[in-house]
Amino acid sequence: MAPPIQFITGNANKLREVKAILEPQIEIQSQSLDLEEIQGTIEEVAESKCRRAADLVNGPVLVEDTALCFNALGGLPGPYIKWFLDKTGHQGLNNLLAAYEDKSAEAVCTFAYSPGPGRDPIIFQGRTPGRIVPARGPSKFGWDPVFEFEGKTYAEMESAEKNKISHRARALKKLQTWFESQQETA
Ligand SMILES: O=c1[nH]c(=O)c2ncn([C@@H]3O[C@H](COP(=O)(O)OP(=O)(O)OP(=O)(O)O)[C@@H](O)[C@H]3O)c2[nH]1
Ligand SMILES: [Mg+2]
Repeated sequence: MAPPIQFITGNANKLREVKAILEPQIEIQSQSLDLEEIQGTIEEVAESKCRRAADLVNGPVLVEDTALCFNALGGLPGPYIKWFLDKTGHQGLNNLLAAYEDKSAEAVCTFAYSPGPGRDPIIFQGRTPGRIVPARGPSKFGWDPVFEFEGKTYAEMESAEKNKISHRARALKKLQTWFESQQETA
């Protein structure tokens, strides 16, 4: 049996999805720490969060950072989506693309795992392509109502359906494969 993983997040929706996808194979324990999020690429943000978390926890940690990248805007808002969503809402995200024909976007989930303080984080990334649309479906989680994948917004999907194709599920598949290979060599 694999040892439990400490997942550091302040976001209950993320935690629920991570548990739904990984358990029972991998047990998830969680802590909420307010980790500074630097400016930089998606990978740099996740890596720096992970190093800080490993120092604070003084042990192995998993962190995650989510980005929503609009292709017409060269990948922005990217890792800054949280602040764009907070300040402009679902309609505002649509308005950002009003001047462009291209409404395509990519949801990007980046997990970073560190075995402990001072150890280099390992990155696992999953990407799901989609489109930004006027909000449809229940507003339970962030920008789920405005991100459409193959005709349905994330918010219109049952959680099991989203958890099969989401950016988070794709990243966790890579993480799971890596953890399994570590167990075999241990
Ligand atoms: O509709 C959504 N479907 C998703 O699947 C999803 N995953 C993340 N988010 C939102 O995108 C921003 C990422 O920012 P973020 O990665 O820094 O997260 P966070 O600050 O909430 O938590 P954490 O950093 O403590 O883990 C935050 O606004 C999250 O609510 C999502 N919204
Ligand atoms: Mg955050």
